[in-house]
Amino acid sequence: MIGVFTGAIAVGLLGLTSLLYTRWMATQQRGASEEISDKFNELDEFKPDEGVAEWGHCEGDHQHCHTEGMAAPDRFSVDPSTLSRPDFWRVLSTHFDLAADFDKKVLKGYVDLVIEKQASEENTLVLDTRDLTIESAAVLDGKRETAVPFVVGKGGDFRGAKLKINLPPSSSSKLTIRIKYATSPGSSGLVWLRPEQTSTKTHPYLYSHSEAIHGRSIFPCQDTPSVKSTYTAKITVDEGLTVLMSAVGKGAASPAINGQVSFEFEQKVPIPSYLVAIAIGNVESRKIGPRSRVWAEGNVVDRAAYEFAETEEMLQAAEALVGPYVWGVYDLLVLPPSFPFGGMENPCLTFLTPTLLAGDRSLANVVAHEIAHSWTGNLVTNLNWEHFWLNEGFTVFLERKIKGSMMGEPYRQFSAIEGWKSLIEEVKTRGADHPFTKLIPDLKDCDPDDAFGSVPYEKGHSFLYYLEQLVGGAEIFNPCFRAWIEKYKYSAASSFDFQKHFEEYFRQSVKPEVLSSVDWKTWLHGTGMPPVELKFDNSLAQASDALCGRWLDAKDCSCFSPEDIASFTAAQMIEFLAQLLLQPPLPVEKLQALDKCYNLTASQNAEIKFRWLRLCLRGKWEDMIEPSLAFAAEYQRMKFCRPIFRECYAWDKSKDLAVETYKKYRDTMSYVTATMLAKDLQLSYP
Ligand SMILES: CC/C=C\C/C=C\C[C@@H](O)/C=C/C=C/C=C\[C@@H](O)CCCC(=O)O
Ligand SMILES: [Zn+2]
Repeated sequence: MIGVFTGAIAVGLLGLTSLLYTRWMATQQRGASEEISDKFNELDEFKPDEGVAEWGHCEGDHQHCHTEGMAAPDRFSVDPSTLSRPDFWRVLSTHFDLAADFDKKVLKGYVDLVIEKQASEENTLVLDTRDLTIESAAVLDGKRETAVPFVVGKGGDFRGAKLKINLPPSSSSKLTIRIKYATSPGSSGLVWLRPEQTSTKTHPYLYSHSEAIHGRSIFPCQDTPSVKSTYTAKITVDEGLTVLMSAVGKGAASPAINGQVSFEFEQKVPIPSYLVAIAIGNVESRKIGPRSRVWAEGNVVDRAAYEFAETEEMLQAAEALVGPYVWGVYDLLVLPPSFPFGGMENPCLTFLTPTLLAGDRSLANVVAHEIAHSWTGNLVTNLNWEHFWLNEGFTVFLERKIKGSMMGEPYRQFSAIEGWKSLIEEVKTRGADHPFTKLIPDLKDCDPDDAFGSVPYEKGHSFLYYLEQLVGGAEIFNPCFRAWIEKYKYSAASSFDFQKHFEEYFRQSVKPEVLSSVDWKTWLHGTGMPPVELKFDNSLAQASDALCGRWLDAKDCSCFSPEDIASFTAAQMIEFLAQLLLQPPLPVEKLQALDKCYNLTASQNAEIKFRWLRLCLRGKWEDMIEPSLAFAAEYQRMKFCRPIFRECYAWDKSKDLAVETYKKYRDTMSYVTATMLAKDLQLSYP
């Protein structure tokens, strides 16, 4: 009896739910009802900064925002760089169906977002966008699309604009939302190149860069590293072009239809939006290992295959240190020279600058860095960009361990010495009390691109190196490092999670007075150089240091010859020049003698060339102004072009040419390069 009675109630409830849903749908299809649109627009008054404050943004020194006690929603929302609300509904997976239009310089199509309810009272999906044109939003039920109202916020700054989608009342905690949209030609995360800007000059080229918060200019998303999701994609392009993504490719292009072909991809490992990447061009590949191919344009790919032949060895060294590589393939893509960074750790497909093609594999440490990101950053991800050092400091630390395990500990130490110098330079350039010299900077109302620099990399590395030495060395510290990855893989973590992990890991095995001697507050929140002066084994640096000393002391330069550097590695040459850069400027006569002896202007090693040109500008050698700006204009890797443009802008003899050169090449630059250089040269852009 009870069974029948219960059944009747169930049928009744089902009927009531479907009646409510139908009535709601009816109001939606007529457009938002007054009552719904009012509630909807309430959110429109929701200013980003107020919103962030409401979510418990950490003020001041972050001490109190230990995430230990935070409920899941708070962990999502403590991110000053997103306008999304993953604490309402959270994206679990994304499917892209996009076509690339090189004439209009847009990606157009749709994304299907599978979303999951987090907060029972919220029926609004809130996403990040930037310069996207949203055509429609709909709930997808099988093939049926039911339009739902949406509104795009005002936007206007680096955070872009909120996209709020009003969801129907639903008993389901999961929905699929289809958003039809198009990017804009000025998308900050996309670089569209004309054929003449590529190496082969036969086809146009597109590449993306999403880190830190440019993913929102490529697709509507929850653009915060605290949200991880899987993705699939179908990308349609003109025949003759190849599409690559930060995912595993699902076979070759489809058969051409009307001159168009499609490529499909799947990323099964949940990733944050900043790791969604795409490249489209006339590229070829060469197999360089059992799980690796290198991709590049046809006239570059063989050089790249030679340069990065050690990739598999690096992968195995990393696995021995931190566990299995979970991403399936590890491919490399060498981009055109406008790519703004040395590398970008896009999963399954590391992006690389062509400035690594030195011809002697001497700059392949960047590949070790990007491989290391497969664990630190891509598996264990910074909770938000204020904890970026958890991505980069940990990765530099692991990169140098990879190098040490392949070449010997002295090489790890030698690399750390170079890193310490770049930290000294960064602190000097920004100023020792600049807030961006903190390991955890406050990014409220701040574009992460502005805060980017060597501090999260090298102060972060230095902190981990200090902790390693404190507890008794690598043998003792390595298991703690690996346990950190095991504990937080596939999720996001904060600096306070790491502090807790470290202290709990060593509570039994390290003396309390040693553990309590760590000045976490100064390391994490102090400005300037680290509170501890680190000592490194400088055996590999001694030859460079000695030669530097000879040049500084020399009264005349007849005692020098090419023999001085006959046994130098590229790394020792880089160290020699870096040492000279730390000294007062050299007179032009000495610079000319240096060039005559060591043929530095003709160097094909970009790291050597970069330091040499800066030495010349520091020494006010006027003949080197044009070659310096030509180098910076051609190789737009910001590590190189920004310091050279800044040096030229600061010197009255070259200031005008620096501005003129920037304006001449600005349209060939990526958005981030053009905006950062504009700030360096006190110009406006865009
Ligand atoms: C405290 C700063 C917080 C967030 C900054 C995050 C991203 C900044 C954005 O500009 C992108 C950075 C991407 C870096 C990619 C690769 C670097 O690891 C290498 C940079 C130096 C090089 O060119 O070698
Ligand atoms: Zn990195």
